Amino acid sequence: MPTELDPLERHPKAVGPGEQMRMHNSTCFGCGEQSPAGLRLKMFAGDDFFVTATMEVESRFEGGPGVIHGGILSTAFDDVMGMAPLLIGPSAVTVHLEVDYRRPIPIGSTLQFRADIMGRQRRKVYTEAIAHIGDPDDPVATAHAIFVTIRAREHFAAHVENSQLSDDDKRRLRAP
Ligand SMILES: CCCCCCCCCCCCCCCC(=O)SCCNC(=O)CCNC(=O)[C@H](O)C(C)(C)COP(=O)(O)OP(=O)(O)OC[C@H]1O[C@@H](n2cnc3c(N)ncnc32)[C@H](O)[C@@H]1OP(=O)(O)O
Repeated sequence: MPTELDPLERHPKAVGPGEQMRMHNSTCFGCGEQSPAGLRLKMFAGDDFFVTATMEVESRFEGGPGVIHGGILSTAFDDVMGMAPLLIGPSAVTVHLEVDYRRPIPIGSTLQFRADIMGRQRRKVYTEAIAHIGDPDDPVATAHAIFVTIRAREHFAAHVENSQLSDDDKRRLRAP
């Protein structure tokens, strides 16, 4: 992370501490309620610059026998950390993601996440996160990521047509 960082300020329209955060896209594999096979992450805004989330580790997420697939966990980290920039401003997309897997995560457990914004420099937002099963001081995995803020309409304009969103929603996203 760079040493020269911009000051962090909570966005006036950000969800209040303790409130559930709105899905950034209802068909998102991570948090969307309309994603047919998604992770259904539930996210909550914390004080200052963090987000928390929970996820039930369902048997369909199995990788090794009886434990979560590592790619599923990294997807969950990506989505939870990707929510954090919304506390300080516009949407941001992942440009870099790294995960440290510390312990196997059993199917049937409830994973809890916390993602913190570590700093911001221009459009780059640096985040870190932990996943635990009840004891935040004993994480089962940790992650770091860099997000870059975007103008969402422009960024997705060429791709909205491929979305699973309804035609009405797609028309709204294309509206000026
Ligand atoms: C209309 C309403 C829709 C609603 C809906 C909204 C949804 C809002 C999404 C939320 C989603 C969250 C949860 C899922 C998160 C994903 O899964 S996102 C999906 C995966 N990620 C992507 O597809 C991103 C693909 N990459 C890109 O499109 C382009 O690289 C970007 C991000 C637009 C940046 O390109 P660019 O605008 O040309 O900017 P660029 O100058 O290259 O980079 C900007 C800065 O980032 C740095 N940078 C770029 N890449 C890297 C890197 N890999 N490592 C380090 N630094 C980097 C550059 O060096 C530069 O830094 P500075 O010059 O300021 O020092």
